[in-house]
Amino acid sequence: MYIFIVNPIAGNGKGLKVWTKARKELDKRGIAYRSFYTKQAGHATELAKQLAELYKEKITAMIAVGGDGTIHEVMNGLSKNAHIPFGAVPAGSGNDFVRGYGLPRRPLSALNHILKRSSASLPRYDVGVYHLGHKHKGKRYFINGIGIGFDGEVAKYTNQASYKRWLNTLKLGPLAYFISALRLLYKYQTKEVIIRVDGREYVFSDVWLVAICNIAYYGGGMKIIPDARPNDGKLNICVIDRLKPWQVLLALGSVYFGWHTRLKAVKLLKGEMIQVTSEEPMTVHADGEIIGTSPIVLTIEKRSRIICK
Ligand SMILES: Nc1ncnc2c1ncn2[C@@H]1O[C@H](COP(=O)(O)OP(=O)(O)OP(=O)(O)O)[C@@H](O)[C@H]1O
Repeated sequence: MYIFIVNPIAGNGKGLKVWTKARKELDKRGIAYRSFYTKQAGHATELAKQLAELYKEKITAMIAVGGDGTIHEVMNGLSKNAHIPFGAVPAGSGNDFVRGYGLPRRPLSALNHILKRSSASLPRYDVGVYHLGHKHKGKRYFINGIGIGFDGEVAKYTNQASYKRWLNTLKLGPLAYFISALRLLYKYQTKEVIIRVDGREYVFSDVWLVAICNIAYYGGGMKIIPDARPNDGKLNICVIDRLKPWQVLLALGSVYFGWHTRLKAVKLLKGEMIQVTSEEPMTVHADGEIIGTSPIVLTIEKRSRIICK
């Protein structure tokens, strides 16, 4: 049996529309499933946790219907049941998960792909682990990437912005992040940041953002770390340091193609154990959801059976 956890408000109501079509397809094909709607933020995690315990080995796969935030929540709900195959039917505004894992972008194609692939034996993929604060307490997971600094502020601003809703209606969701970045560009104060990667320390004096990713994409299609792969056992780091606001603007334009990595101010690192501390707390997002402020400690585990390409 398939379990679908549906965020009806993802992508400004796209979640419900996508699910209505997906349900018709499942019914037409006589596929056994149960579906549950999320009622508020955080609910997808609770549902995934409870349903995994309730239905255990009867579950063929657990599928999130929504955006990257819903996917993040469902994956965290499966933290104690990471053997359950996990997939997503995209219905959000950013949809970086499907880009990064090579899933079809059209919801019904993604559904058909999931139905075909979920019975196959699935390998375990890397999942990022984060702990906020200095202590290794309160372990949580991320699947796409973490953004610290300017990027965290952009995610926070975008999630509250009214234009995210109408851009979603026009199917231009990813543009919302770009507009937020433009609006915050001249207000943002860069910070000194210390990053420890597998025991080696790097000091950066004027940091705009630190991105720590499991896949190449984040922020709704930005190819922030073109080489990041979810099966190489490493987290990839991109630090953007010492740029003037207008240079950040240029970098932002080029990030959709991954060309920003040619800039001198862009430093790429890779590792398994990462610690980020800053002179002042910096806003942090995980998979687009604001989770708090730095300092943060990150590691990687081979965990989730992700239904992908
Ligand atoms: N019923 C609900 N009412 C209000 N918020 C909800 C509900 N269900 C889930 N949420 C919250 O909605 C937020 C947005 O969901 P999601 O990220 O899936 O969509 P999105 O923002 O449109 O897509 P993306 O993250 O790909 O840009 C998440 O923070 C989630 O916790």
